[in-house]
Amino acid sequence: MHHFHYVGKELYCEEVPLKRIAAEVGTPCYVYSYATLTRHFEVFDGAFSSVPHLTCFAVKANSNIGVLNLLGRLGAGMDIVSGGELFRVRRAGIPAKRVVYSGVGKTVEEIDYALREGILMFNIESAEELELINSRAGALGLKAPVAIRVNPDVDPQTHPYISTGLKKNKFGIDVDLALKEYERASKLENVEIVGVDCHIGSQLTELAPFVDALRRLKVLISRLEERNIHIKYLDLGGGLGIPYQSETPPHPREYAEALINELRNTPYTLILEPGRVIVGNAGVLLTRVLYTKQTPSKKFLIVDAAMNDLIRPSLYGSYHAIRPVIKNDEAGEEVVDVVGPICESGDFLARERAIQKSTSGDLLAVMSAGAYGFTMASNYNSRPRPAEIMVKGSSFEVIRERESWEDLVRLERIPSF
Ligand SMILES: Cc1ncc(COP(=O)(O)O)c(C=O)c1O
Ligand SMILES: N[C@@H](CCCC[NH3+])C(=O)O
Repeated sequence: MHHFHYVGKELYCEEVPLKRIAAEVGTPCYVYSYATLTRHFEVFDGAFSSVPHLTCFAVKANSNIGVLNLLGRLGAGMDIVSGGELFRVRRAGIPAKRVVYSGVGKTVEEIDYALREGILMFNIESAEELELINSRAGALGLKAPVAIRVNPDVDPQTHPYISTGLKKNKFGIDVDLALKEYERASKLENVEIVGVDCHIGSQLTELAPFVDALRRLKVLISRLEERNIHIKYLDLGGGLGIPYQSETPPHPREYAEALINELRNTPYTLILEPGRVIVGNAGVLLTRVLYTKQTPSKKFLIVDAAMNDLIRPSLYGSYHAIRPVIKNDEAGEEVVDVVGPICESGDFLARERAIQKSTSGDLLAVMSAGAYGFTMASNYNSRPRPAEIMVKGSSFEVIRERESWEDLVRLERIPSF
């Protein structure tokens, strides 16, 4: 996080004062640090350097093609969940051979696109999907490289909305039923079994669930081997958490060590699908205070960013630190709700938060907003989505323009009747 730092009283991203970005680009906007993105990727990927592996960035966390292009140049593969994400990945210049494709609802159109592009592996999430991929590959005269996404039924001990590897979740195929599906797949003409996959949840702060899941996968893999089904790729998904407030997630090195320890003397190429840990703390949402409002019960800071720009606080009750862009030691702190202009009581970025006393016009940085920030943004209340900026050293560039009002209606038509 040290690429977002105070120089004197001013908050900078690398060598650029956030105030300058706000003045030139306006607010709200997302600001990403090139140096942090690079460091996070290199630390994570480097932690696995002792084993054959491919780090496939989870595109859903931040899908700006500028970000994808940077990670791709650092050697990243990509974990996608839609045709749209594949399109972005290809537009960012990343070879399809570095792409793994997860998701419970792949359509024919998406499957065909991924087959034609020649992705590395489909992570299959149901028996029907396996059938469909086999028949589409046959129709196109291709062979589909597949893994089955196994649901290992481990509790990731994270927010219930973002746990994915429990029996009750919609994801993957039950670990006990997976064997049968692999046997079925092994008899299909147009698929080639290349891997085993799982992903158990997001923002995990303990290693134990990862290790438990891996152990269950190992049992499955040895049963497969008994049946003469051999895999090349072992995809362990993403999910490593980051510090937003006081969390103490394992360091990527500890995470890698725990996994590699379990895999001693195995021949598999490890695939990892980290999202948040690469981009989360590489970005902030820059916003300006529009009004302050004292009510009989509390004080509100009404800012120009809202739940449509960053939905995590509203959706999960997530904590994002909020820092003043200009520190004022004399101002003191006060407890406020930081809210946006949207017509929902659930539209808040922070509640009952002690922050530096602010007045209208002040700039605030909502920290740790690089993951699941812009990608989950919407146009609710007909708010144009914010700009995205990448900073490198003393320069910065807009990597996504702010939407205009014209953009809001571009695809709409008034019907002839
Ligand atoms: C299949 C899959 N892979 C990878 C990820 C990335 O997760 P995270 O951002 O927590 O690393 C997700 C989202 O949780 C996912 O659903
Ligand atoms: N969007 C969620 C994480 C879900 C991950 C999707 N696989 C978040 O902001 O924390």
